[in-house]
Amino acid sequence: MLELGVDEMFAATDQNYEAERVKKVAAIIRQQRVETAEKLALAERETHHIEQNYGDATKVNTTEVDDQMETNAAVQQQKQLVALAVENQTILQNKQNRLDRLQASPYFGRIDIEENAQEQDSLYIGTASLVNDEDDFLIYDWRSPIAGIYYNGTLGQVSYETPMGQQQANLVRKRQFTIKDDQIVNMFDTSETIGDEILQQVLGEEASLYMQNIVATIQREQNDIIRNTDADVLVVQGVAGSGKTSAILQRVAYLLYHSRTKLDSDQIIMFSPNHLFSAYISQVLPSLGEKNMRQVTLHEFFSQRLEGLKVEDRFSRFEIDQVSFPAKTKEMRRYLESATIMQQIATEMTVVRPKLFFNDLYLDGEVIISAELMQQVYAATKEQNSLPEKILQTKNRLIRYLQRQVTAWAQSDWATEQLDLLSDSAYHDLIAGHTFNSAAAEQTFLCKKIAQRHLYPLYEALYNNYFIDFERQYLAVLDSVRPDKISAATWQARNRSVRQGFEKHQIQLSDVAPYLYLRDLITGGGQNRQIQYLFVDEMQDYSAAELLYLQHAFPTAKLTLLGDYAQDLFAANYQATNIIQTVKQLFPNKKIQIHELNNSYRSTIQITNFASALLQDHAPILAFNRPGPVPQLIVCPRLLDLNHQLSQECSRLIERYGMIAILTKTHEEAEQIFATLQVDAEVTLMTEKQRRLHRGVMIMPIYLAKGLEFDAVIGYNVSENSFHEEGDRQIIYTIASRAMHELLLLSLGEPSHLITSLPSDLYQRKLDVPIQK
Ligand SMILES: Nc1ncnc2c1ncn2[C@@H]1O[C@H](COP(=O)(O)OP(=O)(O)OP(=O)(O)O)[C@@H](O)[C@H]1O
Repeated sequence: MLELGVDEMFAATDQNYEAERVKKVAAIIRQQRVETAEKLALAERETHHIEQNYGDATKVNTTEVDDQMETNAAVQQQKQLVALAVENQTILQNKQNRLDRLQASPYFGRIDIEENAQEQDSLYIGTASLVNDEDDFLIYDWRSPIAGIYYNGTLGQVSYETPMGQQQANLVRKRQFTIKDDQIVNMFDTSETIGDEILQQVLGEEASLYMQNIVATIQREQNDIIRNTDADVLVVQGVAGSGKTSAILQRVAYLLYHSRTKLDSDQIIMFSPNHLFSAYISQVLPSLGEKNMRQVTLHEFFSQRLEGLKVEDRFSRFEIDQVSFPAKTKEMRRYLESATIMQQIATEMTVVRPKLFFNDLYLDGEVIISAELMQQVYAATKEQNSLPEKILQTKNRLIRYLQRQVTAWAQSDWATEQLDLLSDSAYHDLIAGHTFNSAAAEQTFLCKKIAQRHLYPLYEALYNNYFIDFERQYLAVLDSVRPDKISAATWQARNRSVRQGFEKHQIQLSDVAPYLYLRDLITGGGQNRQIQYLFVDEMQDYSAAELLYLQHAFPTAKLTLLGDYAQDLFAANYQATNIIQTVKQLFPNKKIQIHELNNSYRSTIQITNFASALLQDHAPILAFNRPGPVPQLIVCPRLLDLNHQLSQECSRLIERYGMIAILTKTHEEAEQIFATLQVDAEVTLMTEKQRRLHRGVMIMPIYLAKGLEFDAVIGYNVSENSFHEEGDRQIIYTIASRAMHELLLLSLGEPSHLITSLPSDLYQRKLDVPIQK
C-alpha cells in the first residue's frame, strides 16, 4: 500500500516533488478503484441474492391469519434488506465514479496555509475528496469550506467557514495545475485569485458540443455567486460570456454538496431558454459527480399547466413581430406583461365574494348541474372563508348533489333499461368480486354502478374545477382593467380576439401568466412546494408578470435569476428592461442580493470590444486579454454575391474550426441559407426540435443560439434594411457575443447604422467582394 507521509508532503515544493506526488496520489486512486470494484461486484451479487430470496419469501401461505402476519413481517424484513443492499451498491457505485473522475485528473489546485506560526498545511483541491487509509485528506472537494480560500483569497490573511465559525489563516502559497492522468501538464504559482495562465489556456480551446465545468478556474466574483446560501432572491446581471450559466451550474453542484442531507436534485428546477441549451449544459453536473436538476422551458411549463389550450410560443411571436408590430400591440403587451395586471387580478379576487362564472355541466345534451345552481351554492358559502375555501365548499356540495342524482338515476327506468342492454362481459366487470343474497340486491347494486359510471364525467368535471368558467372570468377581468392609455375600442377588439382564441383552444403568450394566476387564485391550486431552488437563465426574456407567476407557482423556492438586459431579443422593441430594478419592485419583501459580472471570458479581446461598443449607456465590458482577428464586415451588393461570400467564408473557417454558426434574425432566412449554402462540411439547419449541437456548420435564428457559443460566427445580413430599429442593437450584440475566436458579419447592401456608427478600428470593412456573373 502506497502512503504519503504528511511531513513528506510539506517538505518540498518544487516541480519534482509535485510530479512525484501526483504519481503517488494516482497510484492510491488506482488501488482504491480496484478495492471498490471488488466490493461493488460483491454488493451486486449480494443484492441479486437478496432479491431472489425476496421472491421466495412472498410465496409463503397466506390463508391463515398467523401465517399471513408472519409473511408480512418476513416481506417487510426482505424489503428492508433489499433497500439496504441497493443503497450499499449505490454508495459504492458513486465512489467508483468519483475515483474514475479523479483518475482522469486528480486535482487542479494547492493552497498552503498557516493557522499559527508553527503549523503550516498544504491542501490540494480537486473535483472530489480523496482520503487515504490513515484518514489524511489527499484531495479536498472544491466545494469544501476550506477550498473557498483557493477561489477567494489573494496571498496574506484569509478567513474561511468552519463548523465553529469563521477561522483566520495566512495564505502563503497558491498553486495551479493542469494534470492529465498522473502527469502534470502545467503548473503555476500565483498570487492572483486564479492566475491568467491556466485561464488563457482553457479559453483558447475550441468550442465543444457540451459545456465544460469551470471548477479549476472559477473567478472570485463567480465564486461569490456559487457559494451564496443567504439570499431568497439572488440576481446576477452579467454581460455576455461572463460565466453566468457556468456559475449557476457550479452553484447547483455546490448547493447539493452543502445541503446534501436536505436537498435532492429533484428539488431544484431550472428554466432554460430552449432545448438546445438544455442539452448543451447537460454534462456539467454529471462531470462534477452530481445528478442534473430538472430542466424545463417556460413554454413547456405553461403548456403543461394549460392542458387543452395551445400556448403561443415566444419564437413564433418574435417571427410575427418582425413582419408587423403595431404601436397599439406594443402598448397592450407592455400592460399585459406587467406586474400591475397581476396586482389588479389579485385585488379583484380578494374582494369578499367576487362574481364568478360557472359552466353548465351537460350529459348527452342535457344540463345535469346548472350554472345557476352553482351560483346559488357559491352564494351560500361562508362569507369569512377565503375564495379557494368557498370554491372547495361549493365543489363538495355539488359533489353531494351529484351523489343524490346518481341515486335518482339508479332508481329510474333508464337504469333498468341499461341493465337489460348490458353485455355479458360488462356485467361480469361490474359484479366482479361481489356476491348477493338476492336478485333484487344484485339489481340495485348494478343499477347504482351503471348510474355512477354514466355520471362519472360530471364528477370528474367537478373534481378538476371544470365547472368554473375561467375563460369567461378572465375576459371579465380584462374588461374591467383597461389601462387609460389604451382606447376602449382597441381594448375591446383585443378582448374579442382573446375570446376567439379560446374558442379555438388557443391562448396568446401575454395572457398566459395573468390567466394562470387568476385561475390559481380562485382554486387555491397551482403551487408546488417541493421545489427548494428555482433558477431562471436568460431572465431578461421573462416579463414581470411571468416572474411573478413563477414565484407564486413555487412559493417556497429560493430564486436565482440571471440574465443580461443587453441580450433582450424578444421585448427590446417594446420595452426597456432593467433587470435589477424589476426584481426589486417584484419582490419587495424578499432578501435580494445582486451581483454584477462585467468581465467577459468567452470571446477574444477584439470580439468583446466590438460587442461592447454596440451597447449604449452601458459600462464597458471588461474583455479577457486573449487576442484574435478583428471582426470583419463584408458588404455585398447582390444576394448572389452574399451567398457566394457566405459559402467561401464558411469553407475557409471550417478548415480551421470545428463548430461554426451562421446566425440569422429569422427562421425563414436560416431555411433559405440552408438551401443555397455550398460547403464541403456537415451542415445542419437547427430548429427548436433539435436536441443537441452538431459539429461542422450550424444555421439557426439567433433566438435558438441563446446561451450557446461557437468557434466562429457569421452574422447573416446585418443590413440597414433588417437592423434599423433601436431594439435590433440587442440582436447584433447577441450574435457577436456568441463567437469565441472569429466573427464575420455579412450585409446585403448598406450595413446597419448600428454597426457603421462604431469606431472604425473595431472592425474591418471589406467592400471589394468579387461580383458574381
Ligand atoms: N471562470 C471561468 N473559467 C473558465 N472558463 C470560463 C469561466 N467563466 C466563464 N468561462 C467560459 O466562458 C464562456 C461563457 O460562459 P457562460 O456561457 O457561462 O457565460 P454567460 O454569461 O452565461 O454567457 P451568455 O449570457 O452570453 O450566454 C464559456 O465557455 C465558459 O466556459
